[in-house]
Amino acid sequence: MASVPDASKIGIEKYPRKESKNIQYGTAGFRTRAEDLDYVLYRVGMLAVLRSKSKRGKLHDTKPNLQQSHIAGLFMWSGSCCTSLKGISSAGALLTPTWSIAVTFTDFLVLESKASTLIRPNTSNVCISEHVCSSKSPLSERFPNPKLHLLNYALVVTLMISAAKCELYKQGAAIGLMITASHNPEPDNGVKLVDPLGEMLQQNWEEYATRLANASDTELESVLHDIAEAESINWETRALVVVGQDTRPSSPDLAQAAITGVRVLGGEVKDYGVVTTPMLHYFVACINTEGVYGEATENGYFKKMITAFKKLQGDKPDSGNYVPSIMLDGANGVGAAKMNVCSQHLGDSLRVQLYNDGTGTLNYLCGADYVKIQQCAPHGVPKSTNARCVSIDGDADRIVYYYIDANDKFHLLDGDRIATLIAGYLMELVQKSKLDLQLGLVQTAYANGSSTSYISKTLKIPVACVPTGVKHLHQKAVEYDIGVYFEANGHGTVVFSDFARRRICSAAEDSSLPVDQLHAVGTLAAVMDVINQTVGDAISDSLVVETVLHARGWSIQDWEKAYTDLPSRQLKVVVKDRRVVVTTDAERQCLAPPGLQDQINILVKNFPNGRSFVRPSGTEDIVRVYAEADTQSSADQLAVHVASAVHQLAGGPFSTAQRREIHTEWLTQNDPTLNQVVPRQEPDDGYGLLFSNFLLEVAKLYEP
Ligand SMILES: CC(=O)N[C@H]1[C@@H](OP(=O)(O)O)O[C@H](CO)[C@@H](O)[C@@H]1O
Repeated sequence: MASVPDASKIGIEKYPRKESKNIQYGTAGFRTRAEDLDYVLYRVGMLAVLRSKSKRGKLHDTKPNLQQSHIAGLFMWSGSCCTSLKGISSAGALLTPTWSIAVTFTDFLVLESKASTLIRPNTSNVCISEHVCSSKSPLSERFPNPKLHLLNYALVVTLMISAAKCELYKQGAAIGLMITASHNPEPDNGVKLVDPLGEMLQQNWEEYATRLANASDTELESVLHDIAEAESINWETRALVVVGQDTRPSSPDLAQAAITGVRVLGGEVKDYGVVTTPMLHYFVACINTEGVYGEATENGYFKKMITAFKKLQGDKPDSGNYVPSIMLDGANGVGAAKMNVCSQHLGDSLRVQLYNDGTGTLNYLCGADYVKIQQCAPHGVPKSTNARCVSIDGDADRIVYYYIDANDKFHLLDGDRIATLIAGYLMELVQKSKLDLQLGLVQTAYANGSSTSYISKTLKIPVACVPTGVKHLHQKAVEYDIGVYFEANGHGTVVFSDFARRRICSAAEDSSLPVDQLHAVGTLAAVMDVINQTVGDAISDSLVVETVLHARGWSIQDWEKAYTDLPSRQLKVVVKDRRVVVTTDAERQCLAPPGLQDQINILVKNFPNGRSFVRPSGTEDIVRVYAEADTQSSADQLAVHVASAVHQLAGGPFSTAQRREIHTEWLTQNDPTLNQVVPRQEPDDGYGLLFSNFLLEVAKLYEP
């Protein structure tokens, strides 16, 4: 039985709160320096238990796009002293775990009901198909011909169902707990919770997480009680927390803190060890659907997507300009290790040359975030002209492609490109399949303007813009029958509604359809299995991209021809309090501080195709600036001017003396005659790209 006072006592003894500074559960959970996190992990472990207890362990009626499983029959058998019934699934297999009911001579007494199964019994889909064994049982003596006593059997069924339901309500849903700081530097770490179907944590629970993490040691007990009361937690409900961690050196100790937190509140732990973030999301969905979404093992994860991938490749991995070979930058993270396993399964269907395989420093000068923000190739990957290169991030939930042309020019194919490639392909399949399914694409304000016009004007696919953060994209995407969503940084996936899934699967079995149509629905069905619908997944996304390129016979250069990106620049600005920046219209307009949006509007007019917006980051203590324009130089200048406006109007903390110092640094680092931003690696002082990009340019503006 859970004991909140014990939990609080252990917390004070083993995991006392260290940080006086408050932390916030942001777009990707908690993230900060690893040494400040153990008490947070302990508390998040406890929160995961409450979350599990708050969710009933039956999910088929809450997740429309996952298959519904049901009992198709009941199997009755007789032993020497009792007769039992077992559920039979629609596939004809005995259900595991099974509900067993022993029936005694005198009455129908439920002796055992193991309904830890998440399958929802429903009298309308239960039918009795009894089988009485030859050995004599008290029941068969009393009712020699069971068929004559259907009423009695109906009673057994009713008892069994109610017992099962009773048990069912005692089982909470599995909740995921992932320890990672994704693309952050190696000394950082973080944690996020995963909701029952692999989706991001529900909003009000993010607030609980923040409150719990920031409670003083003495407040811990009352905060836990408050959450339990607000969510009407039944302490009898069994909780299951599924734990995963990335390869950071700090992760094992933090995992231990989280596991202690789970156990202290009486939760069960399923520890998957080192896994990618998307794998953990997938496992959670598999467990909560009792395997309907897939098998909750690493092998099951790879088997599902690679079997479908190979089916789509057919027996010819080469196709037109497409060559089944990629160079992969694994960011020295968990994705590298898992991609290694994946490539063994893939064999010749896709040859993967792995770099930044984990022997170097995590995310250092490599990985999807570095490549996207710095707009250059990662270190550690040899230059190979026109080769198709892939960069994933530290926990393998983001992916970008790139290549270097014969003139040594770097070309980036980011999340916008991946989204348009996949959406265009799916749209074509939907049209060929003649299924009446609505497809939509979801982006954020960071999407390149060219991609948005290509989607709406050329592909003619509806496109929506939502605030930054995968949960916003996912929420919008599920409004479509097929929703494709990607952040420009390469985090995204595709979700199929239950309606779409059922239409596709039933059409795929309809042999009366014309060959072309049947081929299109069969392809759609296989593509669904390559996709990890729970969350953006670099490994799964790479296989989807490869599938489309193979189907089209395209090289990476062919893919790039679809449209031309507008040059863009992202900068970070440190201000005293980033919350002074308030935005609206999916973060594209700034409401506060007063005058900032007016300044942006004036600045943007000076640059052809200019667009710029600012927003407070959800993961770092900074304000982000985005700018795009017709040339790289214009985009850089616009970004710097807007960043300068943010610095002035939103409380940039630097004095004239500091700016002078920075200016001197800038002069020593850059050729002042060049009107361009020279990216440098993040220094250790925590200001990150601020120094490498923005402040050096601002210093130039403030020249003494
Ligand atoms: C511009 C940018 O890339 N922002 C990222 C970043 O969020 P911020 O709120 O911008 O710090 O981290 C998020 C979590 O990984 C990701 O969802 C988002 O896209």
